[in-house]
Amino acid sequence: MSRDPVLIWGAGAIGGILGAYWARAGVPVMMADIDADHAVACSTEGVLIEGPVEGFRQIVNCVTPDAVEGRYRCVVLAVKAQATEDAMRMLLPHLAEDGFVLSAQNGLNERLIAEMAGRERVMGAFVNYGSDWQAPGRILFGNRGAVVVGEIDGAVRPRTREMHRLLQIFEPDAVLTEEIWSYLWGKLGYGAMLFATALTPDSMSANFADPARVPALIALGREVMAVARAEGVKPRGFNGFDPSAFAPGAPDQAAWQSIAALADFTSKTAKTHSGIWRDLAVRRRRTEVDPQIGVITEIAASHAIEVPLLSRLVALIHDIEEGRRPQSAETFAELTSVLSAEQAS
Ligand SMILES: NC(=O)C1=CN([C@@H]2O[C@H](COP(=O)(O)OP(=O)(O)OC[C@H]3O[C@@H](n4cnc5c(N)ncnc54)[C@H](OP(=O)(O)O)[C@@H]3O)[C@@H](O)[C@H]2O)C=CC1
Ligand SMILES: CC(C)(CO)C(=O)C(=O)O
Repeated sequence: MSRDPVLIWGAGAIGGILGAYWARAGVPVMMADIDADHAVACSTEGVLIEGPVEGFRQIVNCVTPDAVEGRYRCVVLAVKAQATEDAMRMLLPHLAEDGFVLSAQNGLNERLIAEMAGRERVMGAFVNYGSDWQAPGRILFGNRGAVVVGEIDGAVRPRTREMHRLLQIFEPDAVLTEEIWSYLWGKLGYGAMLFATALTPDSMSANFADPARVPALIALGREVMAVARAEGVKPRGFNGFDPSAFAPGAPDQAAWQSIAALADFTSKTAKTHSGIWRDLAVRRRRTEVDPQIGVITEIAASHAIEVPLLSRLVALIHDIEEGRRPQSAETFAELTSVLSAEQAS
């Protein structure tokens, strides 16, 4: 195991948990976060991990980005997707020439990181554990979930194995893959559904369990899988999400079964609502909808694929962000009405 220090950029729900587990295991960790109160709390009182998975407090060095010193070989990026560009600009001076940035994010951020740092200086990861930043120094660990790491070119290098071993400290079942894009696109399919659940005040599980909402959730899964296929990617499944159930020609029954499995998976977490819901209802800030879902609509357009539900979903999330609509069953029904209009035509 390499004992090179790890720099975690973004010490919130995802980064803060990794930092706490690694620091507790004796891995040298430095974290950088723009929330100065959070940085002070992590370094002094420690990060408090709460919830059903495990509870502990761990001091982890954390500073604001302007106070980061030196260069690191291993940087884990864990900011929301829309902060990726800013964060990359801040962290690049601290990335060693032979170093890499591992994206522990939702979306296709690896593409932007590769543009900014060089293709050989990015590593992909897919994370599906559930956590919420609650207050400076306090993070809820709601549930375990899939953790996967892999190079964007599919190769397995010594550094890939090193990161896999590091991730196993946190998640013993962490997977090393040659197909990281397959997992990232799988998460985009599930992610589109999670955005739809955030149109309402209800929990993820209640949304997945509502038969009136299932057809729209299935249609979103199908749209994303069609775009992935056009990109030449065969998405991989995880934690109840079965991409083959949303593939062209797959029977409705398979899709309903996968949605039922997602209702079950999301019913067993202390993180009842998605990060998207939390951004809208609790943090009152913009979501990752443009870099995560908007980007799929752009890729779809480049293949001349129509994605009416994804496009409407982006617009509805913007409506909520800008105060034009509430999170409500009626807002979700707007999404379903696109499907009804399609079926009528
Ligand atoms: N939370 C979860 O359960 C899961 C999240 N993900 C994904 O992981 C990624 C990270 O999400 P999550 O951890 O939930 O987000 P959080 O908002 O909890 O954490 C991100 C942290 O980064 C800080 N930050 C923002 N901009 C910068 C910057 N330029 N430099 C340094 N720090 C910065 C944020 O501060 P501030 O809040 O003040 O902006 C925040 O403290 C997202 O892509 C998300 O979709 C994936 C699976 C599960
Ligand atoms: C729901 C979760 C944790 C995936 O399981 C997620 O990715 C989110 O909150 O956006």
